[in-house]
Amino acid sequence: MANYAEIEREAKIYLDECVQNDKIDPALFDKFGVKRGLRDKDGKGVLTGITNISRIDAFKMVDGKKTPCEGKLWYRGYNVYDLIRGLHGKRFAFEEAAYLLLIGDLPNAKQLEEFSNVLTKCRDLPTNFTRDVIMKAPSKDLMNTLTRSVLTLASYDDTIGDNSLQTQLEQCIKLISVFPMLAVYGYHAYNYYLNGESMYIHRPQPELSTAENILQMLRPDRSYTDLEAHVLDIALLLHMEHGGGNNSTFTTRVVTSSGSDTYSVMAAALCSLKGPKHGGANIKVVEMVNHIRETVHDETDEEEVRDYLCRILDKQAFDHKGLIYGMGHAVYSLSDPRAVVFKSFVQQLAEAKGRKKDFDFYNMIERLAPQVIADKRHIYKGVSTNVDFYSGFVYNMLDIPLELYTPIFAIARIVGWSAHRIEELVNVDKIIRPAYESIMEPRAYIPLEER
Ligand SMILES: CC(=O)SCCNC(=O)CCNC(=O)[C@H](O)C(C)(C)COP(=O)(O)OP(=O)(O)OC[C@H]1O[C@@H](n2cnc3c(N)ncnc32)[C@H](O)[C@@H]1OP(=O)(O)O
Ligand SMILES: O=C([O-])CC(=O)C(=O)O
Repeated sequence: MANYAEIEREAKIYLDECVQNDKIDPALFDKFGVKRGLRDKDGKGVLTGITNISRIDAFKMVDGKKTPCEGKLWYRGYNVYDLIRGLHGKRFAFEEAAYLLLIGDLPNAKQLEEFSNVLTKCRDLPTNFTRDVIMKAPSKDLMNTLTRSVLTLASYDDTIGDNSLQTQLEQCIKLISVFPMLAVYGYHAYNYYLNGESMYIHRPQPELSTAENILQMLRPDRSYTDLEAHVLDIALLLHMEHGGGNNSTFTTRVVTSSGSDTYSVMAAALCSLKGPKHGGANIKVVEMVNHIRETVHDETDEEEVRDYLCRILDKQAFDHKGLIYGMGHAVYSLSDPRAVVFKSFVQQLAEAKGRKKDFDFYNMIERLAPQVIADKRHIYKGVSTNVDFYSGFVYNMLDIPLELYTPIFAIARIVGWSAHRIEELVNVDKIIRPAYESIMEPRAYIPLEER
């Protein structure tokens, strides 16, 4: 291992120079009409594509005026609330919603059975892949482990050079099927080598749904309750898809447009999703909430908790980034419909598991944080809890380890990424290449001895 301490001093000098040379006057963004984060000042995203996969509603027209409204999420024309209600708490959602998003329509009973069978058959890793790839160099960062596994799977795929659309679809389906194994086995490797816990690898069971398989592969005795499996299944449904503009799906479309292969595209999407402003927020929320509870003197004292939230926003506390995780959204205004569903589970689960005190604390943060953010930031559309706020608490009550929260998001979102990859390939054969205004001035070359 290199002695990196030796480069620390040099790196400090490089950094000071980099920052000085890279700084761009914020006024230039206005001057050139560049939209920071590809968003207007009022938060509306720059139009970069067309999709028929999903829709997000966050505003409605009232007397000809665009007005914030409760959020709605639609998959292929169906409201996600209706998709959940239609299950009647009996069927599992993942397989049906995956068919809907990927193929474009709700499956009938026969189509659903066939599609579930396809997923089951594909739920298989190459010989010794777990031993030779997943168990090697284990890490607490399971998103990195997952990304590495996805990229390595490409070397085992004989169809990698075939760029027909059917092959791309097959590769997407295979990856959707094996993501739970890659994530859960990655966790076991980490838990064994780095936490000193016991190692066990349970194979997926063909008769079980994706959600049930995650739980049985994760637990030493393979056991889970019906409630746990259905809650996890709905969590997967809620995370599957969120339009073309979210950071990881846009990444999917950008990398797809360069002609790259399915494995590389999904690896890129994973790298985007893990960011703490995106899917990685679910881990951050739990860490932040635990940190606040450990730091304040009295967690029931609203004023003390409010002050602490202010300190987080002022970059004086927690990770010093100035963000209250699980709050706010690039699109939603008054509410994120998925957070609403999560909250209803949390309440049920917290009562069943005797976690009322924890629930009350989350509730307090949910109430206080939007006020504090609105006071300290320029929020034009309202700020509310997002999908990541309660998801970690739910996973915690399902005894899912913290390190797996973002990988579980990925297990769901790869369905949306796949649908967008196929939609991009079917419709647009054009490399995505936006413009950057250059403020660089040409300079006369200076020979080394004269610098
Ligand atoms: C699955 C998902 O990806 S859901 C999102 C998960 N991410 C998080 O929970 C992290 C916390 N939240 C955030 O960082 C933001 O709300 C984001 C990244 C989700 C959206 O950010 P934006 O699109 O910039 O939101 P919006 O335009 O409403 O924000 C307005 C201002 O409020 C700030 N703001 C928004 N939410 C928060 C927050 N939770 N904490 C602190 N400041 C916030 C923004 O940084 C922005 O400040 P700026 O004008 O100085 O840049
Ligand atoms: O849409 C976004 O910007 C973030 C996202 O992926 C989600 O909320 O699921």
